[in-house]
Amino acid sequence: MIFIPPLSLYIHIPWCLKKCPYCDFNAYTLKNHDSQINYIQHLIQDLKNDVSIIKKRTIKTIFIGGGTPSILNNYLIKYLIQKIKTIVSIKKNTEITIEVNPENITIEKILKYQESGINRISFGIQTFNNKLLKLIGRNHTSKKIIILLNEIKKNIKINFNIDLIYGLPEQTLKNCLSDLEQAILINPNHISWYQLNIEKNTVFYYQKPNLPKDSIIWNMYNQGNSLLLQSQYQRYEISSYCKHNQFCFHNLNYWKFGDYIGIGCGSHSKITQKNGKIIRIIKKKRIYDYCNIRKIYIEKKYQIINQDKPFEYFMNIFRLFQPIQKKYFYLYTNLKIKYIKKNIKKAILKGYILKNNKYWKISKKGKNYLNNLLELFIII
Ligand SMILES: C[S@@+](CC[C@H](N)C(=O)[O-])C[C@H]1O[C@@H](n2cnc3c(N)ncnc32)[C@H](O)[C@@H]1O
Ligand SMILES: C[S@@+](CC[C@H](N)C(=O)[O-])C[C@H]1O[C@@H](n2cnc3c(N)ncnc32)[C@H](O)[C@@H]1O
Ligand code: SF4
Repeated sequence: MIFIPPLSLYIHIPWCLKKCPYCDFNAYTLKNHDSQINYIQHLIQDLKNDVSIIKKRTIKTIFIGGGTPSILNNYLIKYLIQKIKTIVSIKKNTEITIEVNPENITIEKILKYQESGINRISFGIQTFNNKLLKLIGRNHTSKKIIILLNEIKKNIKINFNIDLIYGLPEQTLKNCLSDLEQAILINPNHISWYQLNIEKNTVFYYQKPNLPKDSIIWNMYNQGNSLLLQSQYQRYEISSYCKHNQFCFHNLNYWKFGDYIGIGCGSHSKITQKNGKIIRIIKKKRIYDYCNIRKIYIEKKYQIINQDKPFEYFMNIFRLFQPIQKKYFYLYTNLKIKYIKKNIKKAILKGYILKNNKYWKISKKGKNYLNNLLELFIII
């Protein structure tokens, strides 16, 4: 019998009030002529088309990401979730996350989200420092964010995450640590703490800002990590920290090499079929191409060949900090462990992973040399 992994649903909302100079996500500045309702109708049709791929499988988590989903009118979010529930079956108490930007979120909006079934909010904060917020093109102020987050904490019982970035232009070690101290004071149950990546196709790639020196970034990473751990946050993934095991189950499913169906422009899907084959789907990237009258949303669909599965599996699973049960490699890839016996042996010899009968565990050296470790799983 082929093991079929849990299935998540990702919904992409491609608009933002303004494109940030560091961001390479598939997001566009919302224009007056953009029709939100038209896009939502296409999202619904996209999911209907995908039913032939996911059949009657139950959705275990939902993530409404972007872009900035909080840019949508409330009634559209409600309508979208209601429609989705008529197309696919969704587990009761399913984690449903929405990403929001402090510029277009209010307590009232969050209460409406809750009524629609959303039970996790992810805030794109990036930094609490006003000077840095300006430098990275964000229009909100630190005071506004702190008041909003404290009000939410006081009035609403909901899981929430704060996204922060370190290594920002002009950021000092002190700035970075005070961002974390502020976040810890607010006490969300989840913090995503990313290092700034200078991505191609962004303003920062072409107009290099004044970034902190590598040695300072290294100190930010080490001291920031210690601060989060001392404050009872558990690090369960490279950039993810949570309290009381309140993981982001949607992302956790990705990192465990679970299945997901993506609807919306530029979204990705990974689906295990009954015959054990794993397929990837990429939807049309540009909004204009995606919202087409022929209702054809798929840009590319291909199978992950056996040779590529080990690299893809370990690239995801080694992001996690818990030991990996060996049997899951077989279950999630449908490949026997002997397929990677030599590769594992090399990784152990180099001190990148430790093993016992049941588990593999990435060592400290493995974490520091993750790319070298992953290279061992490239099978040519
Ligand atoms: C797709 S964005 C959605 C958040 C929301 N639109 C907002 O910005 O308020 C998700 C998160 O990715 C992170 N991110 C985006 N670009 C990044 C980059 N170049 N380097 C590191 N993190 C980045 C940010 O923390 C951001 O909040
Ligand atoms: C960078 S993560 C931020 C998660 C957040 N820190 C949290 O814990 O909730 C989320 C972003 O990844 C991208 N993303 C996630 N799943 C995707 C998928 N299946 N297809 C395309 N993009 C995806 C989207 O841009 C989404 O906004
Ligand atoms: S960081 Fe958020 S608001 Fe900024 S461009 Fe990216 S998705 Fe949009």
